[in-house]
Amino acid sequence: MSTELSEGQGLDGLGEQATNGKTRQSDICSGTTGGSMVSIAEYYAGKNVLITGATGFMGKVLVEKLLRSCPEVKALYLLVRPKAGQSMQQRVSDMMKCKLFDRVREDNPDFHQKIIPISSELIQPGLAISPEDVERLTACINIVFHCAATIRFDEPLKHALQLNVIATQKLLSLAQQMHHLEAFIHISTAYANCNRRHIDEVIYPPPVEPKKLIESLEWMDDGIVRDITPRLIGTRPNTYTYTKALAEYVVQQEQDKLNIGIIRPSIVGASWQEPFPGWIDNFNGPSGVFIAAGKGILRTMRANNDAVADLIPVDVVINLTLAAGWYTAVHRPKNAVVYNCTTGGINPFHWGEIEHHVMSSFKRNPLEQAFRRPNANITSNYLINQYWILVSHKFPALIYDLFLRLSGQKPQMMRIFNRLHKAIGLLEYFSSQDWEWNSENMTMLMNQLTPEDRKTFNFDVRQLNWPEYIENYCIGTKKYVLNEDMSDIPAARQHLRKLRNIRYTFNTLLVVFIWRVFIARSQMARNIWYFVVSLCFKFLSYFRASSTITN
Ligand SMILES: CCCCCCCC/C=C\CCCCCCCC(=O)SCCNC(=O)CCNC(=O)[C@H](O)C(C)(C)COP(=O)(O)OP(=O)(O)OC[C@H]1O[C@@H](n2cnc3c(N)ncnc32)[C@H](O)[C@@H]1OP(=O)(O)O
Ligand SMILES: NC(=O)C1=CN([C@@H]2O[C@H](COP(=O)(O)OP(=O)(O)OC[C@H]3O[C@@H](n4cnc5c(N)ncnc54)[C@H](OP(=O)(O)O)[C@@H]3O)[C@@H](O)[C@H]2O)C=CC1
Repeated sequence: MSTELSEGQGLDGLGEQATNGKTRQSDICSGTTGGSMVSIAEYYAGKNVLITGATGFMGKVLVEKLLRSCPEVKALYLLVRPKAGQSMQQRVSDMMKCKLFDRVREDNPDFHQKIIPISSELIQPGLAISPEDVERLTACINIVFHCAATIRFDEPLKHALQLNVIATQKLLSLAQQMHHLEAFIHISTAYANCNRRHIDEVIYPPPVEPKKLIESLEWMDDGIVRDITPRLIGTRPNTYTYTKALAEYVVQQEQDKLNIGIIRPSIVGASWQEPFPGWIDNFNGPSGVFIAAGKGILRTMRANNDAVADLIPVDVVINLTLAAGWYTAVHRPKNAVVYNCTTGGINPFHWGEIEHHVMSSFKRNPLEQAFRRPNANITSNYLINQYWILVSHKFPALIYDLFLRLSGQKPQMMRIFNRLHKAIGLLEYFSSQDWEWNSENMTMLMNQLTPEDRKTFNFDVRQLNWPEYIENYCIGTKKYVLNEDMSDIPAARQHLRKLRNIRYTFNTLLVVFIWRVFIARSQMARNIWYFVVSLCFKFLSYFRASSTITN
């Protein structure tokens, strides 16, 4: 690892030579405030950056922001694998055509020249990087952002371990061969330690020594691994959080040799401000839930109304990540610095409020061809949730599938609901409880920035207006995930009115049916019915009379 500081950094007292060859700043938080420092964009000028996971949700936003706000960056080397019959060049060139890059394209139509795709499959030996590419990377890379991971909650342990832990280890080894490396930034998750209620910005002891686990799983067949997975992950809900915790430990092991920053975002949502509000391109986490609710498919879900919904906009995470890269390279802290990148402790918002704003937003800006009118309710009560699943999910699905069958089409609604139930079942753990994250390092980092950097790389979530953010998030799912046109909103509203009329007609028919079958046939049922109706009538007359008196 290099002991060089790049030209023009002008950092008095930095670059103190450590015994292990890594250059360090002795006190991480004593810091001159940003004023005397090189700015973030100045730091990235002339730098070669390596990014893994650049084709993913966060990776793309990172690439875009670096190109737009640090236009003097020398080159971005992206480790990409071929996928779904597309070569890695094709994938990267498709990615750059994406709407997300519109602003960069406007500023610099030749931005693609700065992007250098490197073929790499992270679960292969040596990351499947060719020897020529290894040579090239080790010679020029100054900073690494490691975003790649499997974020699936149902990933078999072996695969999650291979990608989230072993590939991280391999990347760290590669990083150690880099002659000019100044910082290694690892993207973790705030839920890596979700088995704890209060989470500090420290790396907790791993649930198991990763090396031992890797050795043991090597000889086990998939069936055995599947059987012992629940025992291994213990109180964590899935292999994702478990392997991300192991990865943090693996990264920490190299803190004597590399300058390390670990970013722990909570639930990453659509963009807040940049490059434009509401950018989102996937169904992960809450996005899929919002869409399913907006389409009127999801009507009930288990979540705690009063629990903090720790959503964090993707642009906030990326701004913090870039600032942390700058800080790590410039200050060279002794130990890996962990940044809990969360909103709950600073500007809390709750699942109940999210539900309210999501529903009202989709009523104002409805999605096309909704199955039913959007009306989802969250409850923490298991039985109530099961009741509504039966009444509001399974029963309508059954009727709709019957209708499809009768009209000669393939039934599909029950299948959709089964998948939805599987997906929300995996999310409920996160929406039913509260965590407390200490985010002092986020505040510390903010205090290190110049006033201009604080604006350009804004991660001050105190300014986040939740109702406005949720509105843009919902519109973002409509525009960018579902590719629906905003000009179709009047037609979507018309469709909702049609659904409302269908519902009224259905309810009326149901009442008539119940009347015919149960009430009209029995004298006792008829008597009860008349009694209930006259009672209602009396109440009504009483209220009308009393309101006339008070007026
Ligand atoms: C009114 C609203 C009220 C709100 C209420 C509360 C909401 C609470 C919500 C959430 C909170 C918690 C979140 C915690 C986060 C932790 C943070 C992190 O650190 S990491 C990030 C998290 N990671 C994930 O979110 C991965 C989760 N996803 C998976 O594990 C899989 O996708 C899974 C098991 C859910 C489904 O797996 P398969 O194999 O059945 O399906 P597949 O291949 O993934 O997708 C098939 C198709 O379905 C779409 N899809 C996937 N998920 C969907 C969804 N939830 N809804 C609708 N479609 C979805 C996909 O885009 C795909 O579409 P095509 O075939 O490519 O066109
Ligand atoms: N989204 C969220 O809510 C949160 C995410 N995080 C963390 O942020 C990081 C990025 O997440 P996000 O962008 O949402 O995830 P995505 O699933 O969108 O992206 C994952 C990236 O990893 C790449 N990747 C996966 N497997 C391989 C492989 N075998 N070889 C090469 N590349 C591979 C994917 O490439 P490909 O396109 O080829 O599949 C993709 O670029 C992850 O580390 C995640 O743990 C943390 C907290 C919350």
